[in-house]
Amino acid sequence: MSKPVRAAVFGTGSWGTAFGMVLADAGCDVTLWARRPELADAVNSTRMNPDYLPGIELPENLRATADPAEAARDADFTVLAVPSQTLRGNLAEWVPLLAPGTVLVSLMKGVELGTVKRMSEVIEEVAKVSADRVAVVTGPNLAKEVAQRMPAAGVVACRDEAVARRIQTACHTPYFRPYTNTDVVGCELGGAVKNVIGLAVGIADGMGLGDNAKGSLITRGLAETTRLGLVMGADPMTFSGLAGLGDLAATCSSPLSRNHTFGINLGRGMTLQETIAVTRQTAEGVKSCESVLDLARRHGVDMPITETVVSIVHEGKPPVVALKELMGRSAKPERR
Ligand SMILES: NC(=O)C1=CN([C@@H]2O[C@H](COP(=O)(O)OP(=O)(O)OC[C@H]3O[C@@H](n4cnc5c(N)ncnc54)[C@H](O)[C@@H]3O)[C@@H](O)[C@H]2O)C=CC1
Ligand SMILES: O=C(CO)COP(=O)(O)O
Repeated sequence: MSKPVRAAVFGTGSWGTAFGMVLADAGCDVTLWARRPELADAVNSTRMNPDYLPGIELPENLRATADPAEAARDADFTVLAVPSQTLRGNLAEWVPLLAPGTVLVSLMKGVELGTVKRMSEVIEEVAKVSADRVAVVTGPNLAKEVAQRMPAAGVVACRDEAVARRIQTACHTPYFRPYTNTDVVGCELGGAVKNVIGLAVGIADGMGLGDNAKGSLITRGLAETTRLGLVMGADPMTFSGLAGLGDLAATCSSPLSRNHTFGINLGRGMTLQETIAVTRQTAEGVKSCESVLDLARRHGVDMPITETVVSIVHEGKPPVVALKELMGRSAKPERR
């Protein structure tokens, strides 16, 4: 019998843990790296992650450690699930520990502030590996639902389709159905920008603007994501797939989405500081709205919803004023 695939998952938060469960259920031998030793101990002794997925029993073939060298050892796949803005610093520490030939898999949905790099680009740069050894897992995958083994589809994107297929096999379970895609740019942009649109929809929901507003924001949000993707070389079809529309639909309709919930709180009148204080987990769109807007401006792309989110979240513009401005933009054809 061949030996089981070894996967290291760096980040024992909601999605790192839930995706670790998927890999374990698919037959991989999984080690989670946790920043805090007490969380690693709790995972190993209680078979639960009390901080992020309380009440959910973890598979036997998944364990945790706070020692990054132990997590990384002999890993066929090294999965990265930390906040996008800390990835560069974290990975720089882990690179010397990585197993030779390991494939690096990003679960993150963000764009780095300042450099405007996608997560796979940060990984290639810091780990000094080619794009053929870096993959992305994305799609409508709310961690709590996946951890409860509720059905979901996802996307494994890699420039090298054979590598994407290896990861697809490693995470295919009766409840998690991964598809492959070679459009890494489109898949990553879909994931990062949907968090920003999720904030916008949340703000609209918090203001009580109704379902027409929601449908309009989702659609026009996807239109601006596609515009950016096109100039960056993405396949426009990716945005009507799981990494685009699929993820946007899940995020914008779910109370489990941190970005959506963050927006709702802002729309109801909470200040940014109050909203941050009640959000215990990573809401990537809060930072990535600025890097996405930066990216759009560098490429000369108009992203009015993203711009509106930045003005509300970071410039203190009252949502009612921002709404009036967004609705008051000059009339345009739907497609140009
Ligand atoms: N939660 C979800 O439903 C999904 C999340 N994602 C993406 O996965 C990525 C990770 O998100 P979650 O696991 O949900 O976040 P989380 O907030 O639940 O967990 C983040 C993890 O990173 C660790 N961390 C925080 N700051 C750190 C630092 N400075 N250095 C090292 N580790 C640090 C935390 O201890 C925790 O283990 C994000 O980019 C998110 O957009 C993608 C799909 C689904
Ligand atoms: O990416 C997600 C679902 O696919 C999770 O969304 P949030 O980060 O908004 O919770």
